[in-house]
Parts: sequence; structure tokens; C-alpha cells
Amino acid sequence: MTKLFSPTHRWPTALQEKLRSEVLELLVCDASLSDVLRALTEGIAGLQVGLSCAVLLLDHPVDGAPACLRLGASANLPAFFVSALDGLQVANGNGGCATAAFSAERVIVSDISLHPYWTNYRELATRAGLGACWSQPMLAAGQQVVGVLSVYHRTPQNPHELDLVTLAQLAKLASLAVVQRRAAQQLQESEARFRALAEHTSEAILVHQNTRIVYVNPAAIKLFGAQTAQDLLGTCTTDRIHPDHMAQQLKRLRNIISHRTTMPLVESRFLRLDGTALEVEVQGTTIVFDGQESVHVSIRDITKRKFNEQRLKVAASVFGHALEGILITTVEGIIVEANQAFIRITGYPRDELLGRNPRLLGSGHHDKMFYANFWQSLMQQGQWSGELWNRRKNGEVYVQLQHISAVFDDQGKITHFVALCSDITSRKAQEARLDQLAHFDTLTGLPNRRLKADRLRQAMTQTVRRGLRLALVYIDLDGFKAINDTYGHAAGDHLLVSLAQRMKQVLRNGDTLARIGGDEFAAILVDLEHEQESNPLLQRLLNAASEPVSFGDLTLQVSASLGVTFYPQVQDMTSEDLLNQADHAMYRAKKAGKNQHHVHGQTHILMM
Ligand SMILES: Nc1nc2c(ncn2[C@@H]2O[C@H](COP(=O)(O)OP(=O)(O)OP(=O)(O)O)[C@@H](O)[C@H]2O)c(=O)[nH]1
Repeated sequence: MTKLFSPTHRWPTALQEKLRSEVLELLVCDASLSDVLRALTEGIAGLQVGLSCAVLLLDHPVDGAPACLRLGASANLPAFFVSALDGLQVANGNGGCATAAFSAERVIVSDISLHPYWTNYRELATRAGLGACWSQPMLAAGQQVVGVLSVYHRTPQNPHELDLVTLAQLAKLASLAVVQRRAAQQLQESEARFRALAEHTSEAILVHQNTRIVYVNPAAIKLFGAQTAQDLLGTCTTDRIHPDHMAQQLKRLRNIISHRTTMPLVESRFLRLDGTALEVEVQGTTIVFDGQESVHVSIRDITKRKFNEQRLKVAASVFGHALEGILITTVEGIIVEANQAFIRITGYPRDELLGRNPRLLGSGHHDKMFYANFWQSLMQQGQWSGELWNRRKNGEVYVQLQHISAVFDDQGKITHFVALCSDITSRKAQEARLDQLAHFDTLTGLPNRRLKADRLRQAMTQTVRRGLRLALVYIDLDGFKAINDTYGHAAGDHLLVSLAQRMKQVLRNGDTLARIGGDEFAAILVDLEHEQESNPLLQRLLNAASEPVSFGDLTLQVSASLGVTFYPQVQDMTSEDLLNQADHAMYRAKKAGKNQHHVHGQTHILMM
């Protein structure tokens, strides 16, 4: 036993130096980890005759299984022994290597045949012809075990003190190789991940290094309107910044670089290659790219969003300031928005409109048929225009001119309706006033000459359709001028108004009395079975015209001469022809002594 612990030989220094420089050179040359470890184990095995070597790497299985050792490289060991080493579970006493990995301490087994750690592997060691095993843990920074370097001797023996130093140094070299290669691999993997992410993201990414662009992803190529990455690579990053935002962006870049920090997302304006402006959201952060400090810039195109925001602003301003009322409903007819003008027109505050149905404004003026047509037009043509009678909150009924348009979604389905409306109540009243002026006599309120002509034409058509007859009566007051001359114009006016009312009262519903000028009137007597049926009416007209009328203390009295003609006649007649005939007949009545009627075509004059 004693002789085992008195080693007499140590590994040659020259060989050790040669081995160290070989390994370092491999590391510098970026050789693979397995090549470096192979060179190391073979070099160690060559330090002394009968020496074998293995580097085992610590493995933490991802499935949570216990840590084990995996073969990194071996030299001068039989295959069956090597395969037994591979997968060795890290545990105290489970062979020298596993115990060194477990304890992070060197384990010297001078005699495998006697040592308790080798109980389970003794037979294996005997078959492999191994007598001693010295295991040195490979430690990374922070004393973390990354593997074990083991040397084996054919005969049992103790290490020389200096060999232990060498063993520790070589284990350090091995751990350096493992750590460095793993770091490089991790860097490669993370760079590959970054590239994959950058290549596939829809966000534009550029990498800025010393004022230049050194990387652009496909989204950035597209964003800047480039054909290929080459159009952008090597160009100045500032060429892509809009002059208005240059100061902002340069400040941010300086901050990122000098403070190695991330600048938060900010809205900015960049430039495409063709010089057009790009509204963007941009964020920058420091990264190491190709080994150099760089700035990673991610850019999102918000041109469309800004444009839409602008459009929304304009739309909101139009909505708010429009003189026309605007109402927006869902397709189900629920009010979702109403502008100030609509609120003003209806008198309903906004919160009393939202969520309600426009039915709330109904006046009852329109029938079911109206609304059926309204909805049919809206659903089939996507719009409806017309006049709508609604009721304000204060109960007042008003007319609004309304145009409703449907709003469609991308699938062509109606989602909303937008109604534009203007209160045309005063316009309607104005129209009515104009209509009154155009068609009615201002003094008596009777239809005027123009309206009489319309009514006569309508009555002529209806008379023919019904197979009946009508009488047109031309009425001219007798001696009216004298009233004016004697009692004044006001008395004449009063008489005209009074006689107009009386004559109207003696006619039937459906008959028309019109003032056709001065003291001249016309009556249209419709639906006569035969001409004689008009006689009582003519008499009533004569009576009405000749009744006295009081005007203050005065009593005014005139009479009337009536010219009558009938329709239809044998010849075709226009309304003007009829009026001429009636006028002519009236003239005959005047000539015959006034206060009587004369029928056109009759030769005798009836005295009343
Ligand atoms: N007060 C008043 N007089 C009117 C108005 N329009 C016309 N006149 C007058 O009515 C008179 C009608 O004239 P005439 O029909 O010739 O007079 P007349 O006395 O009825 O004559 P005969 O028909 O032959 O009986 C004229 O003096 C007009 O100035 C009106 O609106 N008011």
C-alpha cells in the first residue's frame, strides 16, 4: 500500500506545454467542442505510457431526471468502458467520476480494486485493465460543475503532487472550452431566434450601428419602399428620418447609445426611399449585433391610423357643427348617436335619445303604408329620402326633410343607418303662404283666376268620366262702381268680401266659387244630372248677391248678372272656351237689364 502513495514520476513539462498550446489554438480557431476535447484527451493519454483519459460533461435532462454524465471525449479506453461511462448518474460514491461531479471535489482512487466507490464497476475496470482513476471536476465561473476530467492508469498508483497541479490546469482548460463553446452556441441560437423573429414579424426592424443601417428585415424593406435590403444597408439612418423629426430622433439615438437603454414608443415621421413621408411609431433599444454595440429600432407604420384619426376628427367636427340634424342608429333601430343640431330640432337631450328607437319622435301623421315603403326602400336600396312629420319633445309637430343612408360592413351587411335631417317647418309655412298668394284672392280668400282654371279643368275631366254635366257661371256685380264712388273703397271691399261669403254659402260641397278680378266671380257647379238642376243654384246666387250688406251705419246693396254655360258640349271645349262662353252670356244678361242670368246658346232671356 505504501508504495502506491510514493509516486516517482510526473508528466513531462514539455508535453504538457505542447498540449496546452494545441488546445488553446483550437479554441482560438473556433474548433468544435468535440474536436477540442478529443485533442485534450488524446494529448493527456500521450503524456505517459499506459495513461487513458475521458472528459465527461454534466447533463441536466430537461425531463427532470437526475443529472448524469455524458461522454465529451475519451482516449485509450475500450469501447465497452466508454459506453458504460456515458449516462453515468451523478451520485456520491457512484464511481470516482460521478462522485467528483457530485461533490465538485477532486477524487483520487489509487486502487480501483479496493476503493468502495468502484464496487459496482470493479469488474468493468478489471476487463478494461484499469488500476487507478484520478477525477478532477471541471468548474465554470461560480464553481459550477460542468464536467469531470478523469485519467486512468493500468496499475494502482497515487498522483505526484505536480501531476495534480497539471490535472487541475487541464480540467480548467477543458471547462473553459465547454463554457466558451456553450456561450457561442447560445449566442448563435439566440441570434438565429432573433433573425427568425425579425424576418417574420410584420413590424419593421432596422439595426443602426455607427450612423449606418446594418440590418433591415423584410417588413422594413417594404416599409421604406426598397426593392432589396441592399437599397438600405450601409446608408445613413438619418436619411430615413423626416427633417421635422430629426432633432427628436437624434436625441433619442444619443440617449439609447450613451445610457445603453430603451427609449419608449413614440410617434414620429420617417421617409421612404422615394422621399414620401411615413407616419410611424418607433422604439429603440441597445443590442449587440455582429459583436458590436448597436441600436435595434422597431418601426410600425401608422400612416393609415393617422389618416383615419384625421378623418375621424374632421367627421367629428362636421358631426358636431353641422346645421343639419344627424342621427345614427344600429340596424335594429337603436339610437347610438345624435348631434347638437338634432338635439336642437327635436328638443330631446342626448341621453334621452341614446338607446331609444326613433319611433319616439313619431307624430302619428304617417300611416302603415308609408312606413312599409320607407323600410322597403331602406333595406333594398340602402337609402330613403323624403319629408317626415315628427313630434318634438314639447309636443309640437314639425316637418323634416330627411335623407337616410345605410352603412354596410365589409361583407355588405347593413350595420347602421345615418339620418340627415333639416327642420323645414318654416319653409313649409312659407311655401304654404306663397301657395296661398299664388292661388287665392287676398281680399276674399276665394280661389283666384289661376286656381279656378285648374279646378275647372279637373271638374271638366271628372264630369266626362262620371257621365254628368257641369255649369260654369260668370258672375259680375251690377252697379258696384257706384258703391266705391259713393261710400269709398273700404265700403266696396267690405261688400265684395260679404257677397263672396254669402255666394259661397249657397253653393254645395264640391262646387267652387272663385274671384276672377274686380267685381267678377265664377262658380263651377259640378255633378249635375241635367242642366235644369242648376236653376235653383243660379237663383240662390242671384239672391245672395242682391241681399243688403251693412257697413257701419250704411246699408250697401247691389245685384249680379250671371252668364251660364254647360259642359260637355257637342264640340270639344277648352276651359278658356267655356269661360269665354260664360262671359259672353253674362254680357247678354247685363244687356237684358242685369240681376238675371243668361244661358249661353239660349236666344230668350229669362227675367228673374
Ligand atoms: N273696392 C274695390 N273696388 C274694386 C276692386 N277691384 C275693382 N274694383 C272696382 O270695381 C269697379 C268695377 O267696374 P264695373 O264693373 O265697370 O262697374 P259696375 O258699376 O259694376 O258696372 P256694371 O258691371 O256695368 O254694372 C271698378 O270701379 C273698379 O275700380 C277691389 O278690389 N275693391
